[in-house]
Amino acid sequence: MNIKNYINGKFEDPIHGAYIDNYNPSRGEIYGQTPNSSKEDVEKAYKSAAKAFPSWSNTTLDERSKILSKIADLILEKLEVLAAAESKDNGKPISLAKQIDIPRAASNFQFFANAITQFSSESHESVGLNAVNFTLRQPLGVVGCISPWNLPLYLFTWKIAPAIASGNCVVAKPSEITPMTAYLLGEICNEAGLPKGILNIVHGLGTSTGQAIVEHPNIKAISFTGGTKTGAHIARVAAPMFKKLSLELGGKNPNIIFADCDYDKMLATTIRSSFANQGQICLCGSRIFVEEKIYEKFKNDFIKKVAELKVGNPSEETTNIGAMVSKEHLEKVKRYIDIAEQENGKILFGGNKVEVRGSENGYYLQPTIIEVSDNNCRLNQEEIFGPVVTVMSFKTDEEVLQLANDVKYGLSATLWTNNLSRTMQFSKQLQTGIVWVNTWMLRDLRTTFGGAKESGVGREGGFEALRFFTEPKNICIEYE
Ligand SMILES: NC(=O)C1=CN([C@@H]2O[C@H](COP(=O)(O)OP(=O)(O)OC[C@H]3O[C@@H](n4cnc5c(N)ncnc54)[C@H](O)[C@@H]3O)[C@@H](O)[C@H]2O)C=CC1
Ligand SMILES: O=C(O)/C=C/C=C(\O)C(=O)O
Repeated sequence: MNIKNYINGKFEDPIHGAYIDNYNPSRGEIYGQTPNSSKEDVEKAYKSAAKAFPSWSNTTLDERSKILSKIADLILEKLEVLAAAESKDNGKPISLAKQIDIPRAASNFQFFANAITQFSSESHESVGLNAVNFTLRQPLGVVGCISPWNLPLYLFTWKIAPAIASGNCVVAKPSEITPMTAYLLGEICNEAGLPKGILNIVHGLGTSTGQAIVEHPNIKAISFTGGTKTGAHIARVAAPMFKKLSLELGGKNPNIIFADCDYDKMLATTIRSSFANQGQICLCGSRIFVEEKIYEKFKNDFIKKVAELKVGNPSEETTNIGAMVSKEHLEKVKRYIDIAEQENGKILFGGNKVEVRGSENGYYLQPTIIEVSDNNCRLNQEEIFGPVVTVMSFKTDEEVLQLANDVKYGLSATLWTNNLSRTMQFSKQLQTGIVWVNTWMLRDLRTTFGGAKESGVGREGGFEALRFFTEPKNICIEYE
């Protein structure tokens, strides 16, 4: 199936007719073509958005909210089709696409449909000065949303929904590796009655299409999720233009396990936090630190459970681990596994590619557990972004806190303990944007979401996202 750009409510070929191949990773086959849009396509999308802005920014909150809710309803109505498309495009298990990715895309629209009707700005009475100040929160204009391949529709809509709810018009680019559900979203927006030009979707490579969005002089803000290296590049291009930036980048998240935790819940959750979506979630707990007292037991139980995971074709409901997103990414992750030996790492489970019957050319990898003894190894310092975790033991609270923080990333941390005092100490001292205690990836969309250190700049989620997509203007009135 060939994909087109979505500009001004219409589906269009790219101006220069350039396309790139779209792969089905579960079979290692090309199954369609995606536009590789040029600067001229981005300009066309920008003009369409700029034309729509005066009317959309003056549309009542009630009307905007109704349209966003309608988009949410249609996503849920088409859940089966969208989930199948996501699974085929990305390689993720169909069960995950049905239970997590597509419902969350609908929730993103429904959440911001509601949130915009509750969003308010501040006022300050300047007592004794006969003056009152109030803050207007106005939409920025045309904004850019650039998303990655790991949670395609989930993260694309996480940006677009707050951007349009707050009255902006959007030029958006999904990852060129997983463009399909973004393409289908264009059809849904038309069906929901979203006026033309409010959302424009241009497909293509990051270095051409993405770069043209970031460089565009009149695109006022960029909301980006992806790799830290790309985020740093975007910051270098956008900062001298004084664009607003929200950068949600990589992670190397610690999963800290104390002996006093609820062991069975911890074990089941650790399987998910290690290997969900083939480990291709920036929040995965890729560095597992286990208190020495339960280290041997944990290793044995963890290996046993991981061995039960079924690596298989993502279209099968019983598959736990689907295909890696691309051949290049599979090779990158495999290279990390291969350096284990040089780093005195011991592969406790996995480590190999998997040949799935009937899909022999697909990009499959075993879930992999590597025991390490030094947190300074590359396996513990670099984002692998695959089904690979390291395990290491610790003795004291102080030791593991130091290990957890001794990394350039600071996205999330998971802590397993039933000790309240420890919970509070770690919550305060972990250098991350998110701390989960006795759970993982429990998401309340009102909460702030984002990372510290090299995991990003800014926060998404709830009113933070609406603040990002609006410019505050203070009005000061003096009266007699
Ligand atoms: N934090 C996260 O959630 C993610 C982290 N990653 C990490 O990044 C590594 C590289 O993966 P990639 O797919 O190459 O991610 P990437 O960061 O290059 O891609 C993310 C998005 O940015 C776009 N992009 C790339 N270069 C751009 C540029 N110069 N200007 C504007 N947009 C640009 C891409 O087309 C895509 O839409 C992965 O191995 C993984 O470690 C990848 C995806 C998501
Ligand atoms: O907002 C969420 O629930 C999850 C976000 C996950 C990412 O940003 C990621 O994996 O890239």
